[in-house]
Amino acid sequence: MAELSGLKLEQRHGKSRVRVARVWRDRDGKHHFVEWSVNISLISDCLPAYVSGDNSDIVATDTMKNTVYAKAKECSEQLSAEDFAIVLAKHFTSFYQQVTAAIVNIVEKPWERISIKGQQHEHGFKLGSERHTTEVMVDKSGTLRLTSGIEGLSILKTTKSGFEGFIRDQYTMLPETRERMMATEVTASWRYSFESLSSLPLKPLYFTERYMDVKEALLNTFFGPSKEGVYSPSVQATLYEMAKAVLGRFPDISFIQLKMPNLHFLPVNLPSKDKPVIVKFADDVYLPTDEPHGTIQATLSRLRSKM
Ligand SMILES: O=c1[nH]c(=O)c2[nH]c(=O)[nH]c2[nH]1
Repeated sequence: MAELSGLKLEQRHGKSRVRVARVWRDRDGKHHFVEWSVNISLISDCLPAYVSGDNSDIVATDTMKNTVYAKAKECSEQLSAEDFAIVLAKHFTSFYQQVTAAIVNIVEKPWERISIKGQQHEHGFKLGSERHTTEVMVDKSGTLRLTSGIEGLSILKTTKSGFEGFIRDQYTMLPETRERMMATEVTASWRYSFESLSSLPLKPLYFTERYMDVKEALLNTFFGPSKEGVYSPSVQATLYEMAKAVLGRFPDISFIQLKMPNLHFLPVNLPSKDKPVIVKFADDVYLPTDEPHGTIQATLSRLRSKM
């Protein structure tokens, strides 16, 4: 931030949607593959560029883009999106005197190794659905803010969901029920409690593993055991249980935000003039709709960090 004769300027500049894919080949012939879309945003001392057209303190956004490919090349071992974001952020804040902080976001495309006749393929992948995301902020002193997340996790259960006891007034038409469909598209983001570069875990692919484990904790809580499931009295209650499961299982996560739209499946009833009814809803025929849909979101954090 800079004061300019009674005016205040806050600025950052960067490059968005830098797409990079990287293959790592094991000695035994197995290939590992990732595809990332990288966003970089630099906070830097480059005021003259704004106020007098002097670009001498500017890191060109084209240079930022090229850095993504140069660093991808340098990473000779497979690494998580989080670790790649940290590599980039560390580079920008340490290499350029002008850069005071770097924010790097990555969205990983969900390429999954394919299995052919039950056997994992050495170099074949197919696109899955939900995406792994991360955002890293690093400043010159090595202070870190690390967030990871999931986007587009579409899940549905055909029973063990209800909604009762809500406020009723002259505008309330919704019947109470203990039997309905429950469907949502989860967006999650969670903050790790590592607050400096020097406190990061050294284990390779630590954050890739965590991502898989958090996803599993979210899914297990939403669905419950395979046979009997688990009853949900509302999206709100299920969201809270899911967030609690993540904080309960992972002490290095300090807070989690969940966004869980309520995607409705409306019961279909078709009345008839002659017969009593053409279609009488019996928990079987639905009209799926996401317009409009309920929006339910919450953030759960620890009052005191466990770390
Ligand atoms: O789980 C739900 N939460 C709500 O807040 C809500 N509101 C609504 O109309 N249906 C539902 N379902």
